[in-house]
Amino acid sequence: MSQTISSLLGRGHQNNFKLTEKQKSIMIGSDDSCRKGFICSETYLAPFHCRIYLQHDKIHGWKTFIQEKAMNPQRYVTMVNKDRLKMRETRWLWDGEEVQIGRGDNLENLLSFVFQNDLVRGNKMKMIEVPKCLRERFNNCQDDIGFGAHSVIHRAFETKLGETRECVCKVVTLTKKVSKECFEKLCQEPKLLDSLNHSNIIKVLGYHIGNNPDRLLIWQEKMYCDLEKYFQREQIINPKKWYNISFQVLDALKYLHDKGIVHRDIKPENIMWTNTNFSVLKLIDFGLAKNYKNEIERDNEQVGTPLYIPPEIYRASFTEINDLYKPPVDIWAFGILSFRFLTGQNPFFEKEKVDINAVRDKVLKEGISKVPLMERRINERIIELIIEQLLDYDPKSRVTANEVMGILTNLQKLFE
Ligand SMILES: Nc1ncnc2c1ncn2[C@@H]1O[C@H](COP(=O)(O)OP(=O)(O)OP(=O)(O)O)[C@@H](O)[C@H]1O
Repeated sequence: MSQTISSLLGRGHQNNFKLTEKQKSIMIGSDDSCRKGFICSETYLAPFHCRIYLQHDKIHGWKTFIQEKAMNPQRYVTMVNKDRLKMRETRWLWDGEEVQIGRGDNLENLLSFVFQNDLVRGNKMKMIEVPKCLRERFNNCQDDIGFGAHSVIHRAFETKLGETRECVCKVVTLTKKVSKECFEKLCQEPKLLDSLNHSNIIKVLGYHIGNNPDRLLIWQEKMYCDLEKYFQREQIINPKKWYNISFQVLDALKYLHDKGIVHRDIKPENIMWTNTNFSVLKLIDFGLAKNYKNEIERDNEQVGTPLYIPPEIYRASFTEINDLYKPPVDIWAFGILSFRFLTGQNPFFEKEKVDINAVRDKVLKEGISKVPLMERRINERIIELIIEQLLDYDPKSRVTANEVMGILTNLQKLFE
């Protein structure tokens, strides 16, 4: 990466500042030494009020954090999206979030900034080639905003009826890593998505399969952030939020299952919030989805992500496996996701990425432990019972998306 820039843009005053790979951290406060860092001599800031810094990791690339530094957090406040940071608390800052700092007894006069995180490769936005027939409608930029096992997701723009809006372009290229067989299967994804219409399923805006074919381009609506990233920041999801997430995911699953489609890769990375409100989410990545009623689509391979694969698939022989890819597979995966989100723990392993054989042994030999929820409120007890049914070892008696939706609808009041 040639240049990484995160910036805080001040509201109503001149104090904008940037973090780069050279300048990875700044202190904000009223002490003289902070001025070098950037902000400001405002007297209502603590001498060392907060620190904003960049950190790199292999999964997310550059991330920006804010850390509360005031010695007296009762007197001084540091807030992210109006939520006050505790003493010494560190928070991962996301694009579009608002930072406010100042005195606790003068909340009317907080300094306010909007965080912008621009991962810029070079300074100019470079365009990548779009097939001639689609050039009027789509523009692709070179910056990539996501990576999958088979694809790169680029920033893009769609111009329709005179209006231009941001979208993304998923690019799959035939390579050593993506075999011809795999590529051909992935080409089914946009066709399948095109036939679906549900508010919690990603919409395809357009697609193009090259002539050879060796390249697949899928333009989709732009999402904000995936549930894995959200979970890593929140650590534990409370029952109310779980309810909100579950209702939407299960509604999308019910829709798919009624149509005879099984997603086969339900996991937090494949569920994304549409925007910074964290209210609406959508299922993405239908690369492994299939119509289980369609005999032509028979394949006898094990697919999915180890931690989310159910016992019947781990147990299945080569000839049985195709007939076992049915809706209960998605339900189990959603059960694992719920277990992780509500308890902060994996049912099988501490770490997310583990060897598939080790996970299989644990799933088959050890079974699921009881859901270790924190408190014993009535809604937690209900969630515990639901998770036990989502993680039923027998796919035939495992609860369906429709059944859980029924329970959740009846118990809405408990989660308000
Ligand atoms: N519509 C979108 N808007 C914003 N980011 C997206 C969008 N679609 C995908 N991404 C990002 O790109 C990542 C990879 O996308 P996707 O899962 O579709 O690719 P894939 O190659 O099928 O991945 P895998 O097979 O590893 O699950 C996602 O986890 C997400 O972070």
